[in-house]
Amino acid sequence: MPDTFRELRVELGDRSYPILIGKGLLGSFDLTPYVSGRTVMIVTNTTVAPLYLEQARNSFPGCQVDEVILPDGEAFKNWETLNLIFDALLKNRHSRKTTLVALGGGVVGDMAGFAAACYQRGVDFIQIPTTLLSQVDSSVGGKTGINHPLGKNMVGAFHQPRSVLIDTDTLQTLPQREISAGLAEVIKYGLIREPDFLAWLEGAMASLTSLDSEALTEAIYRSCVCKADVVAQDEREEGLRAILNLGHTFGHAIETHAGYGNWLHGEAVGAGMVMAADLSKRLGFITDEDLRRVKSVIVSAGLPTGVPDDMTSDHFMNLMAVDKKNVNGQLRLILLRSLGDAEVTDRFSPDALADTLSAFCH
Ligand SMILES: NC(=O)c1ccc[n+]([C@@H]2O[C@H](COP(=O)([O-])OP(=O)(O)OC[C@H]3O[C@@H](n4cnc5c(N)ncnc54)[C@H](O)[C@@H]3O)[C@@H](O)[C@H]2O)c1
Ligand SMILES: O=C(O)C(=O)C[C@@H](O)[C@H](O)[C@H](O)COP(=O)(O)O
Ligand SMILES: [Zn+2]
Repeated sequence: MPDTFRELRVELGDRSYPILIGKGLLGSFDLTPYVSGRTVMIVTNTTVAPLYLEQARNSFPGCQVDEVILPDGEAFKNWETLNLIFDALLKNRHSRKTTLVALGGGVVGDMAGFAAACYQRGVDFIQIPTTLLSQVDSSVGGKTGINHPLGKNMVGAFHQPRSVLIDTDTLQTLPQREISAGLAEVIKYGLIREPDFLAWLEGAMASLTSLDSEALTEAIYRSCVCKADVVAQDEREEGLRAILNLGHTFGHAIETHAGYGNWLHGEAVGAGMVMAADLSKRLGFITDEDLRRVKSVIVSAGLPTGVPDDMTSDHFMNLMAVDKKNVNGQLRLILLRSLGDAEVTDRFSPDALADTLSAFCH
């Protein structure tokens, strides 16, 4: 067992769980204390399996370890792929005491978690996130699910993992574009709640994009602390948790419009956060200088600040009409009150929103 790793907890009463962060944990950290029976089903994909599956198996000594290897990509986050997990569980006669293990990025994590929430009405699962985005965000908090062609993450469940194991070494094989995508969610924490972290990120961005291990570990740790605290206060998004959706109302519209291809989730969220900041400025919440800072940190992370060429204001309005935060048909958005302070609100003028959309759409 490696002796240097950082640990924090998501405090949810009897469903509390640890997040373990460090180098070289995969395969050497014994995860059997988080396995209720003796069977494990590792859910991974065609890209991650050749890189990390054998190592992951070593984290479950003494267990029967089966695997299911899914096709790779956001476009496969759907019913058909989810069914492959149930097929594998039944073919291998996994019972209610089995533990699913998500080994991969957020797509694998969301699907494995949803399968765990549903299989035989609910079994345990463990998150082993291998992308920056999944290490700082999707592996923590228990949102699981799949996409629908008409809306992102529209079918799912809240189901918390038993533990989260983050091996920061896995980031060394991640393409640069995926590092940038992960940084969008990291920046999000700075913008919604952590002004000091935002300032730190502005200074550390070059180290982060060049995969400096110390800087990445710090960013992952601080992101997980922020997410764990928000989730502990509002597990089911009845209030506060919605701030984790900064940029997502616009971003999800972009992803759905793009057919869950071309645009990565983090890229869409990056552009969406600039749009949310633009609207916040039009409403007089933040200053021109604040908006400049938001754009600048997004650009420095290698993320887009514009929207797809073929997207119109009507596309946005139609896609945002099914957003899960809406109440009685009223759009609710996460806006910035200042850099480091966000709120969910339906109190914005439709004209200001229309102005933001026209400023971004062609
Ligand atoms: N549940 C939540 O709270 C939550 C939060 C944020 C995002 N999400 C969801 O997460 C998804 C995005 O996750 P993502 O950005 O991890 O994308 P992803 O899961 O598609 O992974 C990105 C790519 O990296 C590959 N990959 C994974 N690990 C690798 C490694 N170590 N080395 C090389 N390649 C590797 C994957 O196979 C994939 O091709 C979206 O579906 C989004 O909706 C969920
Ligand atoms: O954990 C949350 O809560 C989030 O909103 C985190 C987001 O980064 C993530 O993309 C999440 O999947 C969005 O959830 P949704 O409910 O808006 O689909
Ligand atoms: Zn997100």
